[in-house]
Amino acid sequence: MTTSEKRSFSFRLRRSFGDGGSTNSRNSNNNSSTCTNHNNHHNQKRCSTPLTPTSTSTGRLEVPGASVSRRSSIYRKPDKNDGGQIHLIPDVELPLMTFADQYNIEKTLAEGCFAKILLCRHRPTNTTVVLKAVHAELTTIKEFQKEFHYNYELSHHRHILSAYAVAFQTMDYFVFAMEHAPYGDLASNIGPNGLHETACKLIAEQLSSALGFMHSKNLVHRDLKIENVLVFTPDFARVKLCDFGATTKKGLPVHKVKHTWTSCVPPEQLELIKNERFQCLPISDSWQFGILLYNILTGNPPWQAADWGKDQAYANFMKYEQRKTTKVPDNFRRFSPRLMRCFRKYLSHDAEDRCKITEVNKYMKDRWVECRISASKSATLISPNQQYQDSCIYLNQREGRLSGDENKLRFKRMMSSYGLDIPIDQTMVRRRVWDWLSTCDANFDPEIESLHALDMAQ
Ligand SMILES: Nc1ncnc2c1ncn2[C@@H]1O[C@H](COP(=O)(O)OP(=O)(O)OP(=O)(O)O)[C@@H](O)[C@H]1O
Repeated sequence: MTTSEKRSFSFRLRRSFGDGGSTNSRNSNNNSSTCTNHNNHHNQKRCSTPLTPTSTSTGRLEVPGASVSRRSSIYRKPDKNDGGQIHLIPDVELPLMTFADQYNIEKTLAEGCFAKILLCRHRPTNTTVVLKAVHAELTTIKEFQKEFHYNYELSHHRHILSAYAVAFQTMDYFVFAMEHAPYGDLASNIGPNGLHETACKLIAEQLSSALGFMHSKNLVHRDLKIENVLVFTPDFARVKLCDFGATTKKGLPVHKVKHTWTSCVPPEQLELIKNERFQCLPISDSWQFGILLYNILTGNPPWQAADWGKDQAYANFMKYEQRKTTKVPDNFRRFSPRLMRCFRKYLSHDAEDRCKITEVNKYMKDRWVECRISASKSATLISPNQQYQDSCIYLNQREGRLSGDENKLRFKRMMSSYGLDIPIDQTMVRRRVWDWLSTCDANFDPEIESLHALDMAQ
């Protein structure tokens, strides 16, 4: 996200100890997808049961995957134009209680205008949970029920955050419980230069699976961004999609998601006038997936806004994407032709030309980054063993084929063959190499280990 975007959000964002992410938006406009069916057996059962932590039959907090049979609504084959019963949002009865009745609040993980994310201990079961407490004044009960319902029903998927069958209200909040992601969100794990290709592939695979699952149920997430991807293992082998506040059934009329980063807004939505509605389609997730992919690979979004009239970075990409030029935009130059092909499909200006969310799987065996000279600290957690992972290491390894002394000797010999037998100022050489490298790539990371090795060799 851009600096200006960051600034505009900072006044309503509070993170705690690098754990959280932004809780800066609440979509308040897609209630049209909310649908209640009181005749439905499944719904009746859930409506009549207040979802408090003690209401489960086992007396334990329950996540659907473990306790609900595979015949439950989510696994039923969707009707032709529907996602099955998943779209029937029950009127869940929310018992009134205080947090202190059953929970010890250990920490506020994130806090924004609309919701607080609290790390808690549920005393009766001695379970660590995260409570999402949405300000009751800023949302409707229908909206809250919709978010909770979709999160709970989608929890079966391995890469979707699990919600417990626990929801209640306090005087000020509507609250539901979910599992805790120990490493926070992707935003707090990506260094200024992005993650290593290996990690990005892992993340892409998991997210495309989660979103593909949602799309198969005719659901569109609509708010995919790095803050809405939670990290469960430091090597990113387990990440999960969260925040279903904007999730909507495919085909319904919606407004733009409010308070999201403009870089995440697809071009066709940027063009809309205020309060104009449009049809909710999965291709908006595809767009956001493309942005997220670029974001995790580089540490930044590719442009501020997909507005070719105002944003030169987007205009350059659009010309390339629409084959009006063969010049790869500067900020994409590090990527392989295969990945560029993939980006073209996700970030197509014309929404109809955009690919399905799972397209990225066709590119998993390809090399993605070609001339990358930097890696973030978190990327080094993966500690890739492959040779020539990036140009910097490559440079270093080529250098390494001859010992430092041999190199110096060769260099001296070459200089004297030109009649330039002058002493070499090593400090100057080092400074010039650093300068040159930093002009090669704005994302140059001076901490990269291999560069230090190069430095040492001199
Ligand atoms: N289960 C969890 N474990 C750890 N951190 C979490 C969890 N859920 C949410 N968070 C943190 O809280 C942040 C906000 O959560 P969430 O997106 O659900 O709230 P929100 O108010 O809907 O925010 P927004 O709409 O801006 O995305 C996340 O970006 C993440 O950093």
